[in-house]
Amino acid sequence: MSGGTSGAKLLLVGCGKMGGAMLDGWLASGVASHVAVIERAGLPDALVGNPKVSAATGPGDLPAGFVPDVVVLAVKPQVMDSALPDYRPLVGPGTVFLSIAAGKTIAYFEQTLGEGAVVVRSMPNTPAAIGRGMTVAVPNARVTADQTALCDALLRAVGDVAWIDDEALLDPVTALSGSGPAYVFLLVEAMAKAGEASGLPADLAMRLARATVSGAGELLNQSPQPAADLRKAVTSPNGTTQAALDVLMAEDGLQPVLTAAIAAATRRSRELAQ
Ligand SMILES: NC(=O)C1=CN([C@@H]2O[C@H](COP(=O)(O)OP(=O)(O)OC[C@H]3O[C@@H](n4cnc5c(N)ncnc54)[C@H](O)[C@@H]3O)[C@@H](O)[C@H]2O)C=CC1
Ligand SMILES: O=C(O)[C@@H]1CCC=N1
Repeated sequence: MSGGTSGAKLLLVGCGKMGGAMLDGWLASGVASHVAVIERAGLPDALVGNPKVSAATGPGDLPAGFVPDVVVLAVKPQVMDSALPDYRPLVGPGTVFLSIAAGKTIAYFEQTLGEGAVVVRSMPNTPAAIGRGMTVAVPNARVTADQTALCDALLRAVGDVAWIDDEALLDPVTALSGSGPAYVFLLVEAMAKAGEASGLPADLAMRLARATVSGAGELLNQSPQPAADLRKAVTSPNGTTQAALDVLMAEDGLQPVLTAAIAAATRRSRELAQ
């Protein structure tokens, strides 16, 4: 690694929703000395002129002498097959390939890039855009302690990080925390619709649903109490919350729906690996 955990040289492949959010975090935290970006749609306008960022059309178009400490792979899994072979010339002990792609396994990267590839497979989520992401990461056998520390710093620049050894867990991780923000946004939509069905005007219902979910999320974030205790604190015996929870916590309530949803996403993550 050329620059310690501050001042690393990065190559970002794919600067869309996730890659762009992570890049913003690296620039704000100072973890990167320079980020070369390969993005099919071109460098986002906000980054043009940033002295720490340069655009490249492909791995053969990097600034002279630029050997990245980390190549962050942030293209869609379906794009990876055609894009990844071009990056074989960058494989070496000093360069980590850090993937955020759903379903793409360490074995896949080792097969496509070559056995010598240093690989970290990870799964972040979109709250990374406000520094509140949750990422789970797994290293392959070639990742050194310094490289783990560097990848940890990159991922920590956009939120919390958990390192695991069992790669198989990344499928349910993807289903829970990777896709999870979408479930929460759907909850807001569903609560607003339910409020409307109970007589609220649409705009007030959406305002209340949004404020309630984001406020409850922040309370959960700041409180040391378990989620179940925070739930009980809202619930008066025989009150309104209890009436709703009798529906939501029934045998055919929220739990079986969420269990089925997360099982479906876990299956899909496994399918993407085929
Ligand atoms: N959106 C999400 O919530 C999460 C996404 N991911 C993973 O992140 C990856 C990216 O997803 P998003 O950011 O949502 O997609 P996106 O579509 O917003 O970003 C992908 C970017 O890659 C660019 N691109 C396409 N082909 C390219 C190529 N050959 N070279 C360079 N750039 C190319 C596209 O123009 C696009 O800007 C996916 O693999 C996904 O599984 C992981 C966690 C959460
Ligand atoms: O939907 C997807 O496949 C990606 C992975 C996790 C979140 N979005």
